[in-house]
Amino acid sequence: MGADGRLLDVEAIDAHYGRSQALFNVSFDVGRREVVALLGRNGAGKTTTLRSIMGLNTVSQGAISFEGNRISGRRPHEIARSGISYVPETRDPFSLLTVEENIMLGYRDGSPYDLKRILSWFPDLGGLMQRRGSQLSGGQQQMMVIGRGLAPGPRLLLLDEPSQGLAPVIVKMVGRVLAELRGEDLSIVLVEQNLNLALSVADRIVVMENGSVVDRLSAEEGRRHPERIERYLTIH
Ligand SMILES: Nc1ncnc2c1ncn2[C@@H]1O[C@H](COP(=O)(O)OP(=O)(O)OP(=O)(O)O)[C@@H](O)[C@H]1O
Repeated sequence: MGADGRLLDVEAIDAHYGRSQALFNVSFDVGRREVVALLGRNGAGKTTTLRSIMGLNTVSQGAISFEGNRISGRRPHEIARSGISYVPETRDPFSLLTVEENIMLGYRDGSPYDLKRILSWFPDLGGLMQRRGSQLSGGQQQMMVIGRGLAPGPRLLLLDEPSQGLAPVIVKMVGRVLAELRGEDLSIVLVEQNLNLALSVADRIVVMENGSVVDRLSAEEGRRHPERIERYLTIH
C-alpha cells in the first residue's frame, strides 16, 4: 500500500509509439476497493495507459507504483505476479482451450477466486465449461475473460471496454457483475465509452483527451453533470 493508502499511483507518465507521443504527463491514483473509470474518445490514450500500467508499453517519463512499490520498468509477468490483471479490449480468448481451461489458466494457489466462486458471478458460463473459447457469444466471451483475469486473485483489475460490441441487455449484465465485485477486496480501472455503465459502477472518473487527463471528478458529480464528460465523448 502507498503511504496514504493508495493502491496504484500513476505519476506524470509519458508514453510514445516510435516518435509519436501517445501520453502526456498522465497522473491519477486508485485507492483500495475503488473503481476508477477512464473515459475519452477513441485515441484519447486509455488503452495506452492500461498497457503502460501492465508493463506492455514503456513509460518514457514519470513513474507507476503499486502498493507503494515502483512497477514501471518491470516486465509484464512480474507486474501480473505482483497482483494486477489486465483484460484487453480484444479479449484474446484461447480459442482451442475449453472455457474452464481459459478461466483457470492463471489460477494461483492462495487465490480467493476458484472456479466455483468465479461461476457464482457468471452463472451463465456454468453449462458451457467444456465448450471451446471460440464457441461463445461476445457476452459469454467477455464473462470468460473477466473470469480469467480474476483467477490469479489480483488486487487490481484493468478492464478495457468490457461493454464493447455487446447488446444492451448484456451490457447491463456486465454492469451487474462489476457491481457485485464491489464486495471484494479488489480495485478496478475501467476503460469505457459507455458513460451510463461507467457512472453506475465507478467511484471516480478520469477524463482523457489527446493523451492528457483533462478532468477528474467523482461519479456523483458525473451523474449530476454528465455534460462535463459528454463533451469529451463521441455520443452514439
Ligand atoms: N501500436 C500503435 N502504434 C502507433 N500508434 C499507436 C498504437 N496504438 C495506439 N497508438 C496511438 O496512440 C494514441 C492513443 O491510443 P489508445 O489506443 O491508447 O487510445 P484509446 O483511448 O484507448 O482509444 P481506443 O478506444 O480506440 O482504444 C492514438 O493516437 C493512437 O493512434
